[in-house]
Amino acid sequence: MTQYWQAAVSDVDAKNISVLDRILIGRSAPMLQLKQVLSVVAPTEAPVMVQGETGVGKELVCEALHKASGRAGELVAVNCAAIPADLLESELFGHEKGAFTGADQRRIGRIEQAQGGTLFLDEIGDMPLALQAKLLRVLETRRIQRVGGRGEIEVDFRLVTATHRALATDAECGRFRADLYFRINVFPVSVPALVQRTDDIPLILDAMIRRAQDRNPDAMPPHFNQGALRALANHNWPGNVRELRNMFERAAVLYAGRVVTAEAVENVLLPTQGMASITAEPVRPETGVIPEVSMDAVRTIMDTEQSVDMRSYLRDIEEMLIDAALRKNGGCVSQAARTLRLQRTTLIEKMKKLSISRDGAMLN
Ligand SMILES: Nc1ncnc2c1ncn2[C@@H]1O[C@H](COP(=O)(O)OP(=O)(O)OP(=O)(O)O)[C@@H](O)[C@H]1O
Repeated sequence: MTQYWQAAVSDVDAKNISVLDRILIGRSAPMLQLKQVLSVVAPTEAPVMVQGETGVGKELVCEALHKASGRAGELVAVNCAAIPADLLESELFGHEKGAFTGADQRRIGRIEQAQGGTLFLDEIGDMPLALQAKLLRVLETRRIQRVGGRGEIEVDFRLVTATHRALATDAECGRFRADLYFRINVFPVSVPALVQRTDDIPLILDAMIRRAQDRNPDAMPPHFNQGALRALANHNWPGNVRELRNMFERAAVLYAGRVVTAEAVENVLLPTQGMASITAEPVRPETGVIPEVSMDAVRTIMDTEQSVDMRSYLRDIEEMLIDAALRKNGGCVSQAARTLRLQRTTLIEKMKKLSISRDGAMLN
């Protein structure tokens, strides 16, 4: 993916590349271009807007920008979508004691905390319109007023924003202030989707293995063979690097110290295969492992799907657990009920409801 102003920076001495390299793993052409662009913008004051699909690494790009900027202050991140609209103003601007019910002491806001550093406003497209007007004023005057405060405070921060929304369209339709849009969109930077840089997958996996070993030196990492790497390169990665990370976490549990093959990737590890594939492998997890594996699947679904049919998802899990328990116990319902810590009658009821027969479970 070519950044639109790439041509203007291609000859610049990219002295911050090593800082960026440590944080942003990847040597593919689109990643090298991205790092080159970041190295040039980082030391400037210019507001940067990071765009890209979910899980692509926008927050990491902001961290890299901050580290390469040489700014002495902190990197302060605020997710505008995660904070209720009525609390966002005091979160950003801070407040004086007694400014509103419950404000029993003065609170320094995130903008002030970013003094001399970088303010990262993630999901800025979700900021309420009234607050957008206040942010615009801060960017123009470089001054803020705490909620309930009288005086103005000078602020010096570098603004980085991110969004997965089409902010230009939102600005055209009045869902986002057009004047703010132009003010923050001085340097738009696009982070390429993982599918556009599958060459980077082995490097990113190596980094994940190193990180896992730093956390637990006794852990036996999984080893992805060439076939597995090819299968990973052929996947479409709707959840981008986050989806890759989730896949790696599953592999670290299910294939610790073992070789991961293309079949394992396709049938067990890739999220599109869902829970069914996780139980398809003859893994014998110790007590307590299944909930962790399920958590990974849940995270992956949240990362990759717009919505989840929770009832049918839970029904699938119940069905798989019952099926697995019946198989484990040779079709004996009483023993399967003990395995599942259920009353025998409860299990029979559930089997009827889900149309599971003990013979069916044994035959499949
Ligand atoms: N180039 C990369 N090298 C190593 N890890 C990466 C890279 N890009 C992303 N990651 C990892 O992928 C995960 C998702 O990254 P991040 O949170 O920055 O994505 P995002 O684009 O901000 O996601 P969202 O749109 O959901 O806010 C994180 O664990 C991050 O560390």
